[in-house]
Amino acid sequence: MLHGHMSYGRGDAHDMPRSVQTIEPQTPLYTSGPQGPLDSHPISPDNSVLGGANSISGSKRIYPFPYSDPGTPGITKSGDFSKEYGYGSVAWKERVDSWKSKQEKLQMTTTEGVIPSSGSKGDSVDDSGMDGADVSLMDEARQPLSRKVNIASSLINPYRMVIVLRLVVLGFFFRYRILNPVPNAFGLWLTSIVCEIWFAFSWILDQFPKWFPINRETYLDRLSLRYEREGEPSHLAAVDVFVSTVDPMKEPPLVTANTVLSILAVDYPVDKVSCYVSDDGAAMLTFEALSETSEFARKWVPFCKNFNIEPRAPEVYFAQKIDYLKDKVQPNFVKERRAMKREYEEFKVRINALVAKAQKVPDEGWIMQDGTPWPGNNTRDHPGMIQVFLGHSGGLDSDGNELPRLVYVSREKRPGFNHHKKAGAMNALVRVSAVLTNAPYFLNLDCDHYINNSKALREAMCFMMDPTVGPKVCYVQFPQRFDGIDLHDRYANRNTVFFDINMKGLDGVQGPVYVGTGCCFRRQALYGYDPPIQPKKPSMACDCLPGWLCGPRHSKKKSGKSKKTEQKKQPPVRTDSTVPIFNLEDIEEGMEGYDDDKSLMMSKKNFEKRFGQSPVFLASTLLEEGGVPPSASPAGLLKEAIHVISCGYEDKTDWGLEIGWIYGSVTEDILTGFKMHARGWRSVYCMPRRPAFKGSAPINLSDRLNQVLRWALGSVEIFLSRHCPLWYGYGGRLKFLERFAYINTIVYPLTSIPLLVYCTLPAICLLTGKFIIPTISNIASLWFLGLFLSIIATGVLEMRWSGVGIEEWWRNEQFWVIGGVSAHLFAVIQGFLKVLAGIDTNFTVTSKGSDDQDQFAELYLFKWTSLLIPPTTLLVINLVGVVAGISDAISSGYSSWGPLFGKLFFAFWVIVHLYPFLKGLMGRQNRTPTIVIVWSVLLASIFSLLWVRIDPFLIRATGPDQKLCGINC
Ligand SMILES: O=c1ccn([C@@H]2O[C@H](COP(=O)(O)OP(=O)(O)O[C@H]3O[C@H](CO)[C@@H](O)[C@H](O)[C@H]3O)[C@@H](O)[C@H]2O)c(=O)[nH]1
Ligand SMILES: [Mn+2]
Repeated sequence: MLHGHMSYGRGDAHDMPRSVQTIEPQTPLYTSGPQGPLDSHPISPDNSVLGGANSISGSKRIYPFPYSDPGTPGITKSGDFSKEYGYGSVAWKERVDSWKSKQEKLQMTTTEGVIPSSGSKGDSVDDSGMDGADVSLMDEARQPLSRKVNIASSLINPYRMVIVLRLVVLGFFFRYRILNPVPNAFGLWLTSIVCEIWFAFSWILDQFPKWFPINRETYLDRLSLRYEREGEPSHLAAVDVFVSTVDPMKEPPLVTANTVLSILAVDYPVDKVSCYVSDDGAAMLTFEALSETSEFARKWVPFCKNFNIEPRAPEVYFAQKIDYLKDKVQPNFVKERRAMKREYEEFKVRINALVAKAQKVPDEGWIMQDGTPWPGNNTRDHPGMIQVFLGHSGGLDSDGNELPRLVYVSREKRPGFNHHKKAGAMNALVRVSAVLTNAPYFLNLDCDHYINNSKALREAMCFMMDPTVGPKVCYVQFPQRFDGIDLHDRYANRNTVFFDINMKGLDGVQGPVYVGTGCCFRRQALYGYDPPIQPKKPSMACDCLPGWLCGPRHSKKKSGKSKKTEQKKQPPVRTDSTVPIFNLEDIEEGMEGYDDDKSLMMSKKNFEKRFGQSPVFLASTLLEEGGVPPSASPAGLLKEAIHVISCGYEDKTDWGLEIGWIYGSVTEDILTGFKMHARGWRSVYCMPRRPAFKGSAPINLSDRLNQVLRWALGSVEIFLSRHCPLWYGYGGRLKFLERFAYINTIVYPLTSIPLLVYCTLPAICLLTGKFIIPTISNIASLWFLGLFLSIIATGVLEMRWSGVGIEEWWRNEQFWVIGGVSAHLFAVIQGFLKVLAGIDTNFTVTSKGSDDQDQFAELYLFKWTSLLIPPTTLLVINLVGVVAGISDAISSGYSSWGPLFGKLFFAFWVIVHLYPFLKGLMGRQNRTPTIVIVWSVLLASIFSLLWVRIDPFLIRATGPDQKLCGINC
């Protein structure tokens, strides 16, 4: 979008004055991209952006510049620069004028009954220059870009009926259970009932948000008809893609490189795509690998586009074991592919060499190619670094076409600042991208999640750029799909029950939760604005207005209140989420009184309090169609970009509290999405047939448990925060069932406590000879049977409408128990410790293996972690219980087999659920670290002995010497 021939506006050039819309031809934003290998361009300190514009355009590339501010460290005043086009400048007034005139124009068009155009998209289709032949195409282009596909009623209605039935049976079941205590094991009975009530409650939380599942269908051809007309520049909206990476040892550069390559080769106009890589590890390895990647992209991208290959991540593409000649017709394909494969292998060797070199840090720290020390040598104390590769004037690809921009960003790190992990990194990217490219949408990807479907961005735009659906949508979430998972998915890494059942259900309510990756956002939604309120009468002409500007206008009367609510300094236990935290008046104030300096100052102050003190950034937030002002000088922009990633930038602002990625949880994703839903936004779940993105998952037991531990810990953090969905955002626009789902995602770790207790009960019963249920009557056994059957039936019907297979479903059940009694339990403990003792939680990144030799060696990898203790103990005591129970029955004759059966059934239930865990414990060579065995046997035997001796559940009325021992007596 920074290219000369492109105009920013969609449609008429006089929609907005040139100063805002049209980018001056040949404006060089950056002169970037090495023309040759890294060492051919010695770095001189003068290349730093502080050297001024000349030094930038003069040098062949911009090197990461340790930004040393001549004035006050931390906050930088941009001086003259802000006068150029910042807040309060002449350009500012122009922008405000243009905004006003555009608004009037839009209002006119709608009242005249011309096509209501898309919310934030100014105009979607304009009629100028259309002749008769185009009319039918136009009709097609006016069709919606997507469609809701309801699940067939023959599939969904039986499902709903069974749910109701299950609820009824559950009622009777509890009636029976409560009215029939077990006299000689009252404690056991009570404990079990309490657990069962909790399970029922958590089932309800999980079940009801799945009441209205939907599918969606997109029409990419209509999107193209509407926004990409023959002979005209594309009118698709620009998208900034964010990639986060932190540790090149756990997240190999080759993995990140593949992700970046898939982004650069995406099927989207090159000038509308920019890729920002956040390096939280400040690793020179990542930087150099990215530099190599940008060079390789010059050959890779044209290859992908010429031959239309999928996926566009080379590692996966070349590893595919399918007929790669299928539907390929160009005669030179085979030759080119062979050449490309060779090129990729050479690229891989270069990356491997970089990795090998990076294994040992030299004593003097890393030195860049030009001999200057790498600014990130101290990863916890280093300046912000930005490097732009490729893009406009960054050199062309091997076919002579431009490439999308690629930007390396490593935010400043200083001791004594809370960097807020991934959330902090993403907020830094939000600001850098606002300053440099300011696309109205951005896509967030983890470094291992490559684009698997090159049309992914278009899929997202089918929702975002749809005039009716779009304006209300804060993000489009895609399901996470994975490569390299073991055949039977032992630890339920695929998570299909969540991605294919729960998320589809939520899509029918208010939209899927945000899961951290594979999600395309509307920039304005993350800036904390409210969604547009749909007018009751069409004459309100509000559809055409940019959504975020519309919302506040309708809630004008509340705005006085909002100014108080938004003061987050007072504990906002009950924040009224309907109240926009910003409203139009702030902007209007600035407009109406722009001759009145005072009111301008006022609104500027308010704005700065929210977004921080960057005039360029503030100005960018007002360009709801994105883009950067044409007057901006590249040097100034880069300087400002460095400013917005400085440590102190977020001090006393709303970043992480009300805007951007929200801080306070290691599952920043859930919290961030929740915040937007609470404001009334809706999200959309998009599942193209060819998965849009694919990533990797930890397939060995210990890593998987640690990942689940982090997720559960994040939930507990939210539970204990002011954003707890149990109390946050009432009276707002958060739908009831959506809240249910959010409550479910934050209370599930608590289920670990009743689960752990419940799983020990069968063992206790077997060892003591007691049972949680009294001798059962025929009627009563009906309730048990009924409950059991209705559980099975809901499962079966759920699998039928969702297409999830039985194995996946069963793995999910098993892992629910395994994770429940280990990771979730630890998460609850750690979470409460954090609150009570102030022990901070950390983000343990999962390693993304890149070695293709023996994938499944990983599965059998065993790493000791204390998470293994509780499930192992449970397994052992239940196994001991089974043995004890059977031997007891053998010695006491036939009559005891009847009651034993029930107990054995429960013990069996525990053991089969923990079976994958047992397998993982055994490893490949059946070698389990002795420590686990020792601990578990110890705990299990102490435990069994204790229960047998003390037997607290026994009512002692029958005499003290009776039943001292449950085993073999
Ligand atoms: O300080 C940090 C820590 C992590 N990350 C990045 O966060 C991402 C997620 O890390 P990963 O270890 O792969 O976690 P997963 O459990 O696989 O990730 C899921 O869950 C996380 C929340 O716990 C989300 O942040 C992720 O987006 C989501 O894919 C990676 O790209 C990291 O580079 C950072 O940028 N900075
Ligand atoms: Mn991951």
